[in-house]
Amino acid sequence: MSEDVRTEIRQLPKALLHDHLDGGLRPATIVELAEAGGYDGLPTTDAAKLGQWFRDAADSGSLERYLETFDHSVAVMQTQEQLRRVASECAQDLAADGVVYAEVRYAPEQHLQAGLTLEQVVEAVNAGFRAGEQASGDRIVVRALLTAMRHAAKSTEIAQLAVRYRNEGVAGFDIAGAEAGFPPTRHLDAFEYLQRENAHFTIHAGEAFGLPSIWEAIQWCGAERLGHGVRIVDDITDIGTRAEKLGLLAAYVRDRRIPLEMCPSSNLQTGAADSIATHPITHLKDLRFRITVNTDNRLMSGTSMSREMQLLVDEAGWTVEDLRWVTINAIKSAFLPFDERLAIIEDIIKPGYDAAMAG
Ligand SMILES: O=c1[nH]cnc2c1ncn2[C@H]1C[C@H](O)[C@@H](CO)O1
Ligand SMILES: [Zn+2]
Repeated sequence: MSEDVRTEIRQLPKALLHDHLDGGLRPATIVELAEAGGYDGLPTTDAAKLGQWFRDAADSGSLERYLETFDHSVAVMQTQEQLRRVASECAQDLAADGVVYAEVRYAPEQHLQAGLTLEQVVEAVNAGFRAGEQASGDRIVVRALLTAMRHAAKSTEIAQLAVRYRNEGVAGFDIAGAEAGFPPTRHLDAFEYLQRENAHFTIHAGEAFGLPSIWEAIQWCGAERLGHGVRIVDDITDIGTRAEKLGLLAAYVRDRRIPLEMCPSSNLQTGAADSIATHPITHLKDLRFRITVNTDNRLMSGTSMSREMQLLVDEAGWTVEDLRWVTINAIKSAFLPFDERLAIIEDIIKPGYDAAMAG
């Protein structure tokens, strides 16, 4: 792939629905915050080596081991000042990569170690996102998703928090963490509450565990979107043959246009996929599932939206038209009011692609 195409992807308008705030810190910021805040647990205080450490440690083939690396980023996100800085840098880094709309998630319950309240956590992160948007010349809109950890018992409280801040930059709710042994139905109360409140939520499902997790997320919990959802391919036979047969669940997901928040590089690290070339995202694209491309954790995967897209172009034969399609899919699937979604598609995404494709 030529240098021109690389530059072109960076300049294309991009949308990101699945990115973790605590999985996207700059290594140098972690080092600085650890030093200033007295956290001495980092494996190294050299920023470049620390970045490499995260990529290597996350490259374990197991979601559980991958998740252990978050201890270090979460450790330096415990004061309002730390949270504001990390959120502001996140918005700026995404904008610099050409992301025009991002939903960034984090688990407020993980940021209480120094005595903050849940409300103080959300307000600090919101302030950081607003500062980062401004510093980027308002070239990006960032919304927060509040995550509850699936092994814990705070989901209803976090769901209430998401509803409380729905008009102040919080667009929805999610559950994350180890999937095996922690089915979405453990948190049914939270999801039923959100449905009664007309609130939006997505669920990490079908990443480290298979179809039952996806089925519960959609048919018991009412998830609007799926985080990853990559194991939906287990319900499709003869995939890649052009004579595929969809099982009932896969057909439902496609028929209802349920968005799949797919994260190719992250899946390679946790063992959910073997390579970019063979990642199910390309088959699912060809079958016209409503797929989106996402980063998941930019720090742990050493990635960006441009990089994920470039990998799909270089290793899985994607075209610029495919990138345009998944970008429009993402905006259509955003937890934003319909008129705002339409405006982003018509005023930013389509003109941005038209200009790039004409040039
Ligand atoms: O890909 C993931 N699957 C499940 N949980 C995840 C993934 N990436 C990050 N997390 C967890 C670790 C973070 O501390 C938490 C909130 O962002 O979400
Ligand atoms: Zn995730």
